Amino acid sequence: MEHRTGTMVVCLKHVGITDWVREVENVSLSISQYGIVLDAGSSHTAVYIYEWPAEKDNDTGRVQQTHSCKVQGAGISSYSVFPGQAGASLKSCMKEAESLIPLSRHLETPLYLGATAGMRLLRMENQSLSDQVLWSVEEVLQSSPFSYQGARIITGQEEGAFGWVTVNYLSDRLKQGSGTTGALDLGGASTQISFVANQDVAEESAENAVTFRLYGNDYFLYTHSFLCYGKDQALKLALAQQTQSGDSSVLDPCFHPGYSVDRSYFSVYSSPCVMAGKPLVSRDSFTHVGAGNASLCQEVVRRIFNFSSCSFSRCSFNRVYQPPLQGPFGAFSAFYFVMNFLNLTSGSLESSREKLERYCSRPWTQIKQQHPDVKEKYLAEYCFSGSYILSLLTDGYNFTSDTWTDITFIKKISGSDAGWTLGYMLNLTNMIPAEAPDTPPLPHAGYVTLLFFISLLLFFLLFLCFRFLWPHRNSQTQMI
Ligand SMILES: Nc1ccn([C@@H]2O[C@H](COP(=O)(O)OP(=O)(O)OP(=O)(O)O)[C@@H](O)[C@H]2O)c(=O)n1
Ligand SMILES: [Ca+2]
Repeated sequence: MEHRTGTMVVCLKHVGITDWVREVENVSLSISQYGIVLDAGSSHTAVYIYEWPAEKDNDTGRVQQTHSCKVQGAGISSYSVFPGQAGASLKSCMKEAESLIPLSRHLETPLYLGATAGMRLLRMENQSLSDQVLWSVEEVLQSSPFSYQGARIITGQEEGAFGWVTVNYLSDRLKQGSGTTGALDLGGASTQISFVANQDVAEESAENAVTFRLYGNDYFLYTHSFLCYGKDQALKLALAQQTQSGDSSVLDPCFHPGYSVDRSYFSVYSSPCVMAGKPLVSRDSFTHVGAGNASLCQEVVRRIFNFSSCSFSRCSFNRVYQPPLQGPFGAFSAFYFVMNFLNLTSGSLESSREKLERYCSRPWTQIKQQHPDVKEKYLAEYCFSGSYILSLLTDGYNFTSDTWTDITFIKKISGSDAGWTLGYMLNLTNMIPAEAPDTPPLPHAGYVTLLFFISLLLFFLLFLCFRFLWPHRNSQTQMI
């Protein structure tokens, strides 16, 4: 009996306390896992570090962005003159990543680089130069201590679709299988629109259709990336429209009154986006003069879109198919930078137009005085950028006064930047399962509590055993 009781105690120890100890150990040992994605955009490169709990069940750990580093200087496509130097530009952010991620995790931290529209344009202009730039960044990333998984130019379709995955993953809409949010991304050289539409997208325009099966739900996505319609390239398109006559100066309604800058024709016409030829004039430059009129600016901007024909049931612009919009939408990157600066992230479409009208008409000297800390290049362009965004969303994508409020301008969701990088990594690391994971009947904490009470109950039962069996044995001995 004593022996059996003893075994029970051992057994009890095994089920209760040891497991508890193991639980505590697990919690303290639950080191994080990390992943790094470099977003090599047209205007700049950013390094994102993601972190998630290293549990067996990956799915329970929400992946979060814990750090971002902005690479000094312009995007990697700007190194086309000295392609070998593109890699060196990444070094300081990569060193930062080395110091932030625990040494013991370096070898198993996947590292990816995805390049977007700037590199797509460079590849169109000169494939060999774009290859050299990629080799240069590859060399630096390969020599890092992380698990390098490749550097490539991602497609516009991937850029749009993974932006959509990021936004919906971060707002926890995928697991719930509830409604989703569309994604609007505005970069320097391209812009993307992605939203759940019905299945006929694939029938009407296969190149705009992406299907995902995530957590047991099927999603039929419409996505399109407009190369050359990022805000920097759109400005070149607008300037090319206005400099066709080859005059020595251009009065531009998209810039503030009093703004006057000499620009080279080359800077406007060197991009493969600018189809119109450089005017045949002997002069190399023109004076870019601001006139500050947002409604006239919108007319200028409208001319960079082609609305003339559509071979589908409906189009956005440039003969691109677009099904009816299905909101809500999250608009990020330059959509956010610009609208946030202009204080246009809330309110009706009409009030945004009025505010922008007032903003554009203000003298350039006054604007500069009011924002001494803002980079002058950004500052000079906000009137154009605001007008371009309003035109792209309404004339281009067909948002109306009624659907305008379906758009939320966002930078981050739960601390992570909205953008394609997180969705790209989740996909490549297979972190989102196609099927819904078996959900345990109790959450983790529930099991710990249950164990605690079972242990308590067993202790109590043992206590009772001792109490009632012990005197009984004694009395038997006495009888013998
Ligand atoms: N505070 C800021 C930061 C950036 N920008 C501008 O916003 C645009 C887009 O920035 P970003 O989304 O970072 O573009 P990229 O990713 O570099 O470009 P792409 O996606 O087209 O490759 C650029 O013109 C940049 O100059 C801005 O106006 N204000
Ligand atoms: Ca981008």
